Parts: sequence; C-alpha cells; structure tokens
Amino acid sequence: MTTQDDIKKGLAGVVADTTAISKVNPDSNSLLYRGYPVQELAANCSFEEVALLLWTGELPEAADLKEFSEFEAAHRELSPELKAVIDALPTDCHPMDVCRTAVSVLGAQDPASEEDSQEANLTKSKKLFAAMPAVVAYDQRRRRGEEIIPPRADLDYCDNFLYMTFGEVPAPEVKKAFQVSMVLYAEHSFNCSTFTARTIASSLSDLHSAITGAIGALKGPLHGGANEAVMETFDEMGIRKDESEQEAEKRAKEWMDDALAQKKKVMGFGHRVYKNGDSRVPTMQDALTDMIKYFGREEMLGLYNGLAKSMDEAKGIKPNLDYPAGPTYHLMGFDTQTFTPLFVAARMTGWTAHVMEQLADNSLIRPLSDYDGPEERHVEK
Ligand SMILES: CC(=O)SCCNC(=O)CCNC(=O)[C@H](O)C(C)(C)COP(=O)(O)OP(=O)(O)OC[C@H]1O[C@@H](n2cnc3c(N)ncnc32)[C@H](O)[C@@H]1OP(=O)(O)O
Ligand SMILES: O=C([O-])CC(=O)C(=O)O
Repeated sequence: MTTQDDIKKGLAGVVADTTAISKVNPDSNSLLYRGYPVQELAANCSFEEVALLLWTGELPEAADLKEFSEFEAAHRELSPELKAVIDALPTDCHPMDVCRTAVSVLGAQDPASEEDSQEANLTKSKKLFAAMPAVVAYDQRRRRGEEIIPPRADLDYCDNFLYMTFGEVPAPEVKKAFQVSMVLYAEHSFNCSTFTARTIASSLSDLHSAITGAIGALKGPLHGGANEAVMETFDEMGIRKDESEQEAEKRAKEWMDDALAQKKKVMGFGHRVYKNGDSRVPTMQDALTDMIKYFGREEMLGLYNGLAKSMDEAKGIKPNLDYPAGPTYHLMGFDTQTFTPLFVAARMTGWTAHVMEQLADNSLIRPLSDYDGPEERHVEK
C-alpha cells in the first residue's frame, strides 16, 4: 500500500543515480565540476577548457585544447539545408523552438546519429557545441532583419559567438562576462533538463533526441526560461535610463512588495536544491556589476538590488543564476527571447556529458506511480 510519504512529488529529495560530473552542495553552498570549484573555473578557464573537463573528466593539456579548438572552429557553419529549415520557421515563434528544431535537424543530418559508442557520442557532442552559437546568432539576426554574419575561424568560441551575433569582436570586458556566464551555466547535476536528457538516453535512444528533449525541458519558466522572465519583470517595472540607482531601487522594492502581496511567483528567485542562495550567483553578480559599470547603467543595479532585497526581507528567498544572467545578457544587447538559447549553448556541455555517463552504466529510467483514477469499470454498450 503506497502512503502519501512514499510519493516524492517532483522527485524532490530523491537520489536517482550517481554522477561524477558535478557536485551541487547546498550545505556548503558550493558547486564542483569534476572536483573543481566553479568559481575557479570561471576565473581561470576558457569555456572550451570547461567543456573538455566536463566530457573527459580532466582539464585538457595544451595540445588537446588546440586540437579541440580547431575542430570546433571547423564545425561552426550551418548547412544550407539547416538554414533553409530555420528560415521557414515564423519569426515570431520562440527562439527555443528554433534551437529545438535545429538540434533535431542536426541529428537527422549526422551520418553517425545512430552510432552509440562513447567515441561517436563525444564527436556528436563536440559538433553540437560548435554549431549552437551559429544557430542562436543566425536566429536573432534573421528576426531583426539583419544580414547573417558567417563565423570567423580566427576567433575563439566566445569572441566568435558575440561576433556572429553583433557583427563586432567584443570588448575584453564583455567577452569575459559572457564567458563567465557560459561556464556557470554549463552544468548542474540532475536538474530538470539534464534529467530529461538522461531519461531519453536511458531508452537507448540517440544523443540528438536526448538533447532535443532537454531543450524542451529547459524552455519552461520554472527552469531555464526564467532568465527571459527576469527581463520581463524588469520591463514590467520599466527601465528608466535617466533614473538614479537609489530611485530605481526604491521603485523595485515597491514593485516586489506589491507582487508578493498578490502572491505572485517572481522568476529568478528560489531553487529546488539551494535554499540559502545559489552558489553561482555571487560570480554572475560580479559579471553583471562589471557590465553595469562598462555600459554606465547604474539604474539597472538599483532595480536588481531593489527586487532582491525586498524578496529577501519578505520571504528569505534568494536569487538563482537566472536572476543576474538575464540583465547581463540584456546589457550585452541580446534580445530577451534569446537568453534561454544562450543557456542551451552553455548547457550543451553538461547535457551531453550526462548522456554519455548514463549510457556508460545504463538502466532504463522508469519510476512507479500510485493510481488514483476510477476503480475498474467496464464498457457498457
Ligand atoms: C537555472 C534554473 O533553472 S534555476 C530555477 C529557475 N526558476 C525560477 O526562477 C522560477 C521561480 N522559482 C520557482 O518557481 C521555485 O523556486 C522553483 C521551481 C525553482 C523551486 O521550487 P520548489 O523547490 O518546488 O519550491 P516551491 O515552488 O514549492 O516553493 C516553496 C515556497 O517558496 C515560494 N517560492 C519559491 N520560489 C518563489 C518565487 N520565485 N517567488 C515567490 N515565491 C516563491 C513558494 O511559493 C512556496 O511558498 P509556500 O510554501 O508559501 O507555498
Ligand atoms: O539545478 C536545478 O534544478 C536548476 C539549475 O539551477 C540549473 O539547471 O542550472
């Protein structure tokens, strides 16, 4: 007989498997990728190095990094067929729909799609890693009616990503903040989208199918879609460039008090695992502060602090990574709906690492349910 205590709604608190990829520790408020604190990786490593760390378990030697960087640079271009599929999608569909469709097409186009060796899956992972920036940049530019900018092989991943999106090699400050966001977003154990990828992989489906499903899971505002929703909150409050930091903070506090009085859920706050603050937020907040200084937009800091202080005072709920990431991407010039696709590009590393880990020691993921529908009955006719 199943009791209410046996049912773990949302699988909260359930340990579903082991993983050697990352350790989320809410007690020490820390996050390790393959044993390395994420803050150290964000400060000292390129996103390419972190990708290799997540996939292989070790930070790369110089020769391996060079080889991967060359592979990545050689696999950035989208095929004419994929471009045609993207062009056929409405410009008012959500950019996450474009990412999901693009990965599905990339799977159908990959001759090794059905090969399931670890080697084949690692190659597929690297190709997806290389292609995602082009998908995201292509889609933002086509929506804006801007000319498409081909990738530049002489630029590294982050410089090229921003170059393809905005047509300029970014200032070092902007590139740094962007790279920090990619590293922080890369991996987070059995979150909803990663668990989705592992569930799909557990049926021995192919890697692209697992990633396509993960993108669908990430889209929702309770997960990755929150970074976009944070910006919607800022827009709802109204961003006033001529406002002082203090005025903006006061206004944001009032907005939050009002939202909480109406029992609204405010996106960018709260977390299933961290209950005393997300380990990644201080580092991302520093990157946001750097961007606020760089672009001279102190009113954004007022809005940011006002909401966070008011939420903390009223409910003790802390921001998650999506909260500082949203306004950071806004300041860089990304369209709001492009924020979650940026998360896709980053999380491609963690998702694919988890698919490979799942397959290395697979067991079909299939929990039980407690039936509470009608008693057995019979068709009467
Ligand atoms: C990168 C990421 O994916 S991070 C997560 C991004 N998602 C968001 O920012 C969406 C907003 N946050 C939320 O919806 C939640 O905090 C979740 C889904 C992330 C975690 O949820 P859970 O662990 O299931 O906690 P749950 O939703 O039950 O919240 C517990 C309590 O805190 C409140 N709460 C949690 N988050 C928020 C929030 N963002 N705004 C207002 N209240 C909140 C809930 O209303 C609930 O209150 P109650 O006990 O009075 O009913
Ligand atoms: O871990 C989670 O539940 C959500 C999250 O922060 C992430 O995926 O980065």
